[in-house]
Amino acid sequence: MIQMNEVTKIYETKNRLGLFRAETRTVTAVQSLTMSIGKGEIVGLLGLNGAGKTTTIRMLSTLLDPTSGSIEIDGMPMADNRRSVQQKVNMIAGGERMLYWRLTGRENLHYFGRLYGLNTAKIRSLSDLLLAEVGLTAAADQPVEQYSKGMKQRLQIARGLINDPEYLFLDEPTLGLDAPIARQLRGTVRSLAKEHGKGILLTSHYLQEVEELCDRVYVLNRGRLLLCDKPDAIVRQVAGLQTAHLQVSGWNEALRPLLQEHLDKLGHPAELIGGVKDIDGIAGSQDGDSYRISVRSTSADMLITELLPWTAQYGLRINSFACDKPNLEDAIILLSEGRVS
Ligand SMILES: Nc1ncnc2c1ncn2[C@@H]1O[C@H](COP(=O)(O)OP(=O)(O)OP(=O)(O)O)[C@@H](O)[C@H]1O
Repeated sequence: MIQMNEVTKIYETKNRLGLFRAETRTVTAVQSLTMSIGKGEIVGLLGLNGAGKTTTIRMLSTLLDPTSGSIEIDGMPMADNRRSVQQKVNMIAGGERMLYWRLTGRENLHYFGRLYGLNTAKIRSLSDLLLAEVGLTAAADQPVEQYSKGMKQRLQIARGLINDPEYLFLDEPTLGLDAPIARQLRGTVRSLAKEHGKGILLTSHYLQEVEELCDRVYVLNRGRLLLCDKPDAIVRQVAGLQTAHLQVSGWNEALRPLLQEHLDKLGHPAELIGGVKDIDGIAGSQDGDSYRISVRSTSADMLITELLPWTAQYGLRINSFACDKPNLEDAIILLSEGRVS
């Protein structure tokens, strides 16, 4: 397991004020961050407002030292064991960084393998294996500049695995990729964690990807930890309520208090927000004799089934029903706007 304890990173920058004067400015990029990444786990790192994600990943990769706090990897303090830590971790960045374009795919892997101190025979066998695993055997001896975006990204994955790391840090791994290739890469990430037991830290602007892949998500705001939970728990906690919409025929306004009374009796918090000639414009619309009733609840999908007998009792005919569920993107937008329910 990787364990960060109360880690803070403060950058110091010097601004020139004139020929002989300069002022020192400090930026606290990460503040008292405690987080963990277990083996076989995919952990998301999301940020609002220059949150400190890149700084965190650089500290985990031993590229930056924390100003204070400690990082341990499998019980080993990172500060005193840099070399051993470097054997256990690797980073895969999205986009087209970290590859040598003039070199072939195979030569890139050989180069990085040598940086990790692997011998030639080991590098040769590992490269063949990894190139096959990411589907680049046929293109192995082609210069990377001739690769498509997807091929470069697959080579990035092979490069990130050349030292057989136990922990992988993925920074925007699907950036700019076409949907089918991005989907294939998500499959690879899942299998690296779930079948090969690697601990993975993932940052991505594609929140659907984070929601789909991550077991837990850390949300940072200006370097501070705002939340850590399972994606669906964050959605529930932040964006919370779902909305059930029923399109019915035969509605009349006298039913509104009866429906509210029924909702109250159902025993879970639910709020009728729409109906005929709806009040605040949130919901409720008329289309012929069809009326939309909207109910906000923590479990609106369940609520729909519970409402069916009630509508039948009052002779309402249901034309359609649907449920709006917030997702991680809704939750993160609410958090970034400081509007949390
Ligand atoms: N080398 C540096 N010197 C000074 N300040 C820095 C340096 N690197 C980052 N910062 C500052 O630290 C804060 C966090 O930056 P960081 O790049 O870690 O955030 P991020 O979450 O990766 O942001 P983004 O998603 O916008 O890339 C920002 O205010 C940034 O301006």
